[in-house]
Amino acid sequence: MDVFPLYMPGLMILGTDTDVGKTYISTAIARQLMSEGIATGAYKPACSGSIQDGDSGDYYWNDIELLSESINQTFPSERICPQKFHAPLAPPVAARKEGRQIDHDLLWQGALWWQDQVEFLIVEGVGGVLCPLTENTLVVDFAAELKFPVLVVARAGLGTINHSLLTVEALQNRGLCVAGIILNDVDPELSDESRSSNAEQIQQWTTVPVLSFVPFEWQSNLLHHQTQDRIDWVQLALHPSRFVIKE
Ligand SMILES: Nc1ncnc2c1ncn2[C@@H]1O[C@H](COP(=O)(O)OP(=O)(O)OP(=O)(O)O)[C@@H](O)[C@H]1O
Ligand SMILES: C[C@H](N)[C@H](N)CCCCCC(=O)O
Ligand SMILES: [Mg+2]
Repeated sequence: MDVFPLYMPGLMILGTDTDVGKTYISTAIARQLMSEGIATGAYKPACSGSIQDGDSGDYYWNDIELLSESINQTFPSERICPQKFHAPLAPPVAARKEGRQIDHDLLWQGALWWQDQVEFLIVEGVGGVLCPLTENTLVVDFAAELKFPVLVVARAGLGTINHSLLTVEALQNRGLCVAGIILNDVDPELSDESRSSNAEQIQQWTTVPVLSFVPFEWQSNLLHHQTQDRIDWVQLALHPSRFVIKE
């Protein structure tokens, strides 16, 4: 299948790991864009790990619910994520447990559908950047097909310098444009004194900007780490190089 990048602006939200806050950050960005009057779509190529509702017995996927809410539930959940699986495992492994396989073409077609629907598309990855997405491709391979600038979400705290730099290197090695790193204070239990120097330390080793430090339970627009200004996501997606830290 020929693959062409979408002709619309967007950001790919990737993580240094699972549970680092990709959905939390994706939904914060989507809410900001919607409040700025920008018709925004949200897409997750595949989602694994369902939750069963105690009353109805129905299954739901938290990421899909949250992404949908963030864009005011304007689109059917199948458009937000066309491929979902029950087991909390990497998608191809979860699919196999159900006797299914990830449909590689549908990953791309699901993204393509958004093109005429919205002005800006947020795409959330799955797990970390080297998480398997199909039987023979990784999340980073899908990101390389999509060619959206990437935002890396990293857990604030000890270990994040290494995780952030590894992730940036893996993305850049595949020719991807990394627009920024978001440090997310995902869990106060993990709080340690490194958090106050994480941004500065990461910045010593990469020209990719640490765009924001997101405090625990932060509910508002993400603020620029240094200026405390609100971040212009459309400008970042269109001109990521303007945000790069000059050496
Ligand atoms: N800044 C924050 N403050 C408080 N809770 C947070 C914050 N960021 C994330 N969380 C919580 O941490 C958990 C993991 O976040 P989230 O689901 O966004 O991770 P993820 O990277 O999208 O995971 P997955 O790989 O499953 O998609 C969620 O319960 C979320 O509500
Ligand atoms: C279930 C979880 N929340 C995600 N949806 C899937 C994360 C898969 C990670 C696989 C891995 O890198 O080991
Ligand atoms: Mg998520």
